[in-house]
Order: sequence, then C-alpha cells, then structure tokens
Amino acid sequence: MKTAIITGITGQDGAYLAKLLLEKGYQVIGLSRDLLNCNVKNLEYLQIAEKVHLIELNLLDLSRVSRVIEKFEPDEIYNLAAQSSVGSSFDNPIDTLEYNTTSVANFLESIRKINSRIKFYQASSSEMFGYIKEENLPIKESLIFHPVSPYGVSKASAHWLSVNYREAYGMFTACGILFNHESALRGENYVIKKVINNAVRIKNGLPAHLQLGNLAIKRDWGYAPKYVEAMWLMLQDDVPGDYIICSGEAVSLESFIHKVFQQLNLDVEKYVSINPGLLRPLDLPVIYGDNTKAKKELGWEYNLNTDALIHTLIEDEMQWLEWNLSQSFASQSKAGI
Ligand SMILES: C[C@H]1O[C@H](OP(=O)(O)OP(=O)(O)OC[C@H]2O[C@@H](n3cnc4c(=O)[nH]c(N)nc43)[C@H](O)[C@@H]2O)[C@@H](O)[C@@H](O)C1=O
Repeated sequence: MKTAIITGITGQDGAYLAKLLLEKGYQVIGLSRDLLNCNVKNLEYLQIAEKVHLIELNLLDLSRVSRVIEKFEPDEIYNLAAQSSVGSSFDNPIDTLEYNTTSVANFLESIRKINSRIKFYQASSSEMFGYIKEENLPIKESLIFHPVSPYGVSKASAHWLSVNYREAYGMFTACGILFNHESALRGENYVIKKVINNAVRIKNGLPAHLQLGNLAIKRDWGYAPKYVEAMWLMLQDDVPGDYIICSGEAVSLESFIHKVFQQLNLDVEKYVSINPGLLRPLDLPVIYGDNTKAKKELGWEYNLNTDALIHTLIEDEMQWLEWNLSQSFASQSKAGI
C-alpha cells in the first residue's frame, strides 16, 4: 500500500485529492496547522473524515517536518498548503512570502536528507506569470514569470526552489501550474464560489446580495475535482516536470456571472453591485493557458466548457447547501432545539 502525505488537506484541493488517493488504495496522512480549530467540513462532506490520518504540524518547523517524514515514510508528498489568497497577500506580504516559501524549503531539505526517492508535488500557480503580453497567450510552461502580487512572487520562489532541487540533486519534484479551479468546496472568499453560492441562495428564496470588484478581468476557470487528477498523474510519471493545468478557455467575470444567472433564470441587475473596496492594487486583466503538454504527456483529460462548468458548479452547490442544512438540522435536533 502506498502512503501519501497531503498538506492543506482540509482545503478544496486537499479534500478532493485525499478522496482520489483513498479510492486508489493509498494510506493518506493529512497535515494541518491547527487540529483543534481546523475545519474538517470538506472531509466530512466527501465522507472521508474518518479515513484520513490527521496530524498537527507547523510547516515552518524544519525538525518537525523531518520527523513526520521519518515516521510515516511516504512514497509521495503533495504540498498544497499555502496562504492562497492573492487579495490577502497585499495586506500580509511578509507572512505570505515566509509561509509559502519556507514550508517548501523545509520539505525539500527533509526529503533530500531522509530519502531523496520520495516524490514531491508542489502546487504552483498561474499567478506566477503575472503580466502577459497578448502575443504570449495562451500561456505555455516555458513563459518567463512576471508576478504582480506578493502571492505570485511567493509561488514563483517556491516553484524555482522545487525545480532547483530537481536539477541539483536529481529529486523527483513535479510542479502543477494550476489556473483558477472551482467547486462547492472552495472558500467563500473566492469569487466564483461567492457568485454561485449567492445565486443558488437567491434561487432558493434565501436572502442574498452580491457585491463584487473588477468584473472586466478574464480568467481560465476549471473544475477542481478534475484538476487534482492531474496532480496524481504527475507523480506517477517516470520523469518529473512542470505542467500547466487549465481549461484553455478565457471568459470575463461579467460574462461568467451573466451565464450563471441565466442558467438559474434570475435577473442579474437586481442582485449584483460593485464595491470599489474589493478592487485590488494590481490585478491581471486576462490570463488563459495551453494544457497540451499535460494532455499529451500525462494523458490528463479535460473537456468541460464554460457552460458545462457552470452547470456542474450549480448542481454541486445545490447539493452542498442541502447537506449543510441537513447538518444544522441534525445538530439542532441533537441539542433538542
Ligand atoms: C490561480 C489562483 O486562483 C485563485 O486566486 P484569484 O485569481 O485571486 O481568485 P479569486 O477568485 O479571489 O479572484 C479572481 C478574480 O476575480 C476578481 N474579483 C472581482 N470581484 C471579486 C470579489 O468580490 N472577490 C474576489 N475574491 N475576487 C473578485 C479578482 O480581482 C480576481 O481578478 C487562488 O486559488 C490562488 O491561490 C491561485 O493560485
């Protein structure tokens, strides 16, 4: 039986990846910064909370990172933990840089010293590319980075550290350069979850109003459960590499929102307004990628267009809301309310 360590297991990608690896027969060790206060709702929703082994670990503590690797002797490590909000990175640049880079250095150093055959996956991000000239779209793996946020800078640094250990020590480090990917398990601070969640609430007669920032931006949005399959595929290959994982399609936030409200037969003008406080100091106007390398070399499959993605996200959100209602109903009955 293979053993995998997943950092950031309680987040969207961590939970979906844990489910995938359990289905493939792995023993899954999940790392969390704060077990007492961590939210295991995503794991409970996917019915895997009892099946993963959760460990509390501060990834900034090199000796403890090493100890966990020595104890569990993993075949694969998926490093998904990060301060992952681009917007918050402008408010907390130092914490973002420290956490997103030191944690990666701690893993790479530990692997190098303990067992350099352990395969390491690093969650890189399309935000590393930053400003892009029109002629460089769609983005390929070879494009030079020019990040435009402290988050993008931190991810670029962690990416190059991973590549450096691959080249300097022959270690198996693979970097998945993921573009925006969404699901019902996404945090509510991300824009697509915010839009879909509010639209579905409105459809169900619940109070909601949607305040948003820059609607003109164009992004390459995809479906998270399909993107975690690519992470696993990267570590099954014989040769490590860097892969862009994206849909290949760019759509503006404004058009995405219109499509969501259209699919739900709702009047967008009635519920959506702009809040200038949600604009970022710098924002990428447009970004979309080319997933040819991942499809060709890893055999990764992805064929959801924007309409199909929206349809799936709406269906998933309805189930998620229903599950949440049943959970609060169950806890109220337990408390005798
Ligand atoms: C690839 C990358 O993907 C994610 O980062 P993100 O792109 O910042 O995601 P988001 O959903 O916060 O913003 C998308 C766009 O939408 C604009 N936008 C407008 N109005 C609101 C709004 O109201 N809220 C938010 N959050 N964004 C808004 C916002 O200005 C931005 O242009 C993370 O997974 C990150 O870890 C990662 O690696």
